[in-house]
Amino acid sequence: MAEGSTLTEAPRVLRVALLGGGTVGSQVARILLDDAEALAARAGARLELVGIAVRNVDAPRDVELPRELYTTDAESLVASADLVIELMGGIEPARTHIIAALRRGASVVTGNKALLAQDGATLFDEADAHGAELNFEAAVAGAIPIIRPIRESLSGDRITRVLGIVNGTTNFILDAMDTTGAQFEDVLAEAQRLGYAEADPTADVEGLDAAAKAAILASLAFHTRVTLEDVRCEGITGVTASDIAAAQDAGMTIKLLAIAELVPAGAAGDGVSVRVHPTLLPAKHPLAAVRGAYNAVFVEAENAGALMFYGAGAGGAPTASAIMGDVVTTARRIIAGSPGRAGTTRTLPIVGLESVTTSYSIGLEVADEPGVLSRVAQVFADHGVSIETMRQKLEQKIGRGEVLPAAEEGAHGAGRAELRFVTHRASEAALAATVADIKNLDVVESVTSVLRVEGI
Ligand SMILES: NC(=O)c1ccc[n+]([C@@H]2O[C@H](COP(=O)([O-])OP(=O)(O)OC[C@H]3O[C@@H](n4cnc5c(N)ncnc54)[C@H](O)[C@@H]3O)[C@@H](O)[C@H]2O)c1
Ligand SMILES: N[C@@H](CCO)C(=O)O
Ligand code: NA
Repeated sequence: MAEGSTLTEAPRVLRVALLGGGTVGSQVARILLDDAEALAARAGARLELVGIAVRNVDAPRDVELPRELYTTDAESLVASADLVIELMGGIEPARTHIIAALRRGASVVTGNKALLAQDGATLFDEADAHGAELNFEAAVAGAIPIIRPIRESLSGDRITRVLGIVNGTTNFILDAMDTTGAQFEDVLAEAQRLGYAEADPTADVEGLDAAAKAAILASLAFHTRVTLEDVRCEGITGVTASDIAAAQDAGMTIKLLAIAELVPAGAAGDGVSVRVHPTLLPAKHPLAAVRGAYNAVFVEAENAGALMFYGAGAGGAPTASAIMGDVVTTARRIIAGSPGRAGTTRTLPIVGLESVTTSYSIGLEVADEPGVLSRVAQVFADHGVSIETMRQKLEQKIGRGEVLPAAEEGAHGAGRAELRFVTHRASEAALAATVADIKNLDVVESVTSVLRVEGI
C-alpha cells in the first residue's frame, strides 16, 4: 500500500464494458449488479458496469436489467472502459473491439473460442505489446476451470496429453444413442426439440466447436501456437446405432474426443498432434462416465499423473461463472499493476495423423463361409497391423492369441456375418492400406465402420 494510504481510502472503481447481452452476457450483467459488494471486496475495486452493447436495444430479454445500460455503440463503450468483457461471439466485429481495447491498455475477458482458435496469436501479441491481459476461461468447457489449471497450476509440469469431451451437444446425442439405441438423425431431432442442440447444429455435430477448443487447449498445454487449421476434425454424423451397439457388446462407449498430444517428430524432438473424432473408450475409462451434455477434460502430466476436470460445459449461468472468475482475477492484476500472462515460449511442429499411432476398431460385413476369417486376418498381417481382439456377431469371440476353430468358422454356412476387429496401435497409413485391401476381398461385402480407440 502506498505511503499515507489507509484502509478507509475510497475504493477504486474499474469501468467494465460488456459486449453482448445474450445467453451468457445477460447472466454476467446480473452477477455484476447483484453481487457488486462481494465482487468489490474480492477484486479490490468496485466493478462498475458502464454499458451492454447489443444488436437491438429493444429485443425481448429473459433477464431484467436497467434499460439505460443497453447501447448499440460498442465502440464508445470500449473507448471508455478499463476492462472489456466480450460475449458477442463470432469473428467480426468482436476481433476489432478486442484489439481496440487492448491497444488502449484495457484488459479483456472473452468466451469466444472461434476467434481465439482462428486468430488468438494476434490478440495475445496485442495484449503483450500494450501491457494488457486477455483471459478466456469460458472459451473451453464453459464453467469447468481448465484454462487456469493448465496455464498456472500445471505450469511447472510437462503435460503430455489432453483428452477432452468439450462439446455438450454431441455428448448429449451420443449418450442418448447409447441409452436408447436410436439413430443419429432421430436423436438430433429430439435434442433440437429439447433445446440441447441448435437449429443449425453444424458447428457442433461436425466437430468444429470441439476443434476450436482443442486448438486452444493444445496451445496452452504445450506452450506453442496451434490454430483451428492444424486440427484434424471429424464429427459424429457418421456414427450409427450399429456402431454404438457393437461398442456396447465390446464393453465400450463412443465419445467425441478432442485429443492433443506430444508426439515424437524425428530429429526435431517433440511435435504436436491435435485431432477431434468419434472415439471408442472402454466403459471403465473416467471419460466414459461423462453423460448427457456434461463436459470433462482428462489431462496427463509427467509429474501430476492423470487429472480429470468435470462439469457444465455451457449454459448462461455456468459460463458466466467462468467469465466472472476471469473478471475478478483480471481486476486484481489491474489494481496491482502487473499483467500476469505467461506467453508462448516455443513453436513445435504440427504432426499429421499419418505419423500418429492409435488403436482402431473395424467393422466388416462378410460372406459367412469357411476361410473368410483367415483371408481377412492375412490382410492385417500383410500391413503389419496387429489384431488385439476379433468378435463375430453370435457372440463368437477371439481373444488375444486365440484362434477360432475351423469347424466353428464354417458352422453357419452361406449368408452374412458381421466381424469387428480391434487392432493394437497402428499408423493411419497402415490402417488405411489395410482397409483398402480388405474392401477388395471378394468375400467382404462392406466395411461398415472404422473408429479410433483410446484408453485400452
Ligand atoms: N452459450 C453458452 O453456453 C456458451 C458457452 C461457452 C462460451 N460461449 C461463448 O460466449 C459468447 C456469447 O455466447 P452467447 O450464447 O451468450 O451468444 P448469444 O447469441 O446469446 O448473445 C450474443 C449477444 O451479442 C450481441 N451481438 C452480437 N453481434 C453483435 C454486434 N455486431 N454488435 C452488437 N452486439 C452484438 C447480441 O445482440 C447478443 O446480445 C460466444 O463467443 C460463445 O461461443 C457461450
Ligand atoms: N455448442 C457448445 C456450447 C459451448 O461452447 C456445446 O454444445 O458444448
Ligand atoms: Na472453462
